[in-house]
Amino acid sequence: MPASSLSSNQIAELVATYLSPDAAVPAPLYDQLATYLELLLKWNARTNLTAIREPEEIVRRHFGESLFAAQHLGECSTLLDFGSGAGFPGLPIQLLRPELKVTLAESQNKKATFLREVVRTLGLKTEVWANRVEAMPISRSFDVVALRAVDNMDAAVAAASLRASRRLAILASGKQGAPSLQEFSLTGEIILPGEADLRLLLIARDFAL
Ligand SMILES: C[S@@+](CC[C@H](N)C(=O)[O-])C[C@H]1O[C@@H](n2cnc3c(N)ncnc32)[C@H](O)[C@@H]1O
Repeated sequence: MPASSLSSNQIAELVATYLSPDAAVPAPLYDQLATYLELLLKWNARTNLTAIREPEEIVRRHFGESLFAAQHLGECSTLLDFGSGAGFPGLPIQLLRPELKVTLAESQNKKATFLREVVRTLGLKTEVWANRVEAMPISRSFDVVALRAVDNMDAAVAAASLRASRRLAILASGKQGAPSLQEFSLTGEIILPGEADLRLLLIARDFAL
């Protein structure tokens, strides 16, 4: 384990505020997150996968916020993480909800390579789409499309809404405000726990559903 990495128990303590007391936590979750963190720290020392470098902060902000989102997706069986970067929120969602069919879309090659490495190491069935979401066959759609910290959120929401058959789950900072929601409507706005500065989880649902 790299000196700066964290144990499964330390990770469990750090993410506890983001998990509801009745959350069904799969037995391997914290060991899997520890392996994921170890890989992320190793890769991040060479390539810039995330600007957050401090392990506790990575666990709180990236893992914690993603796990929090995983509990507010409602009923779904397929999920697209639009602009997954180093795997947020899609990978922690996959670990907390292993029954979901998760696709991580990431257009930057080095980040997609990292995602494939995590998926392979953890033995997951998660799909990595190493291209722009817009390049997916038009027939591909998902129950939920999740977006977090994607630049030009309005354009991303427009592209994401073409792929979402039920809901968009948007993790945005309070400063960003709500993006233009196309044919979706805002159904929930939840302030995330922890010290995260005004970060909100916005859930939008198609009018027709
Ligand atoms: C600022 S990063 C955020 C990554 C991650 N969602 C997070 O919260 O840490 C945005 C990522 O979205 C990717 N991205 C932006 N537009 C995309 C698109 N249309 N299709 C696929 N990936 C996209 C970028 O390459 C970048 O890695």
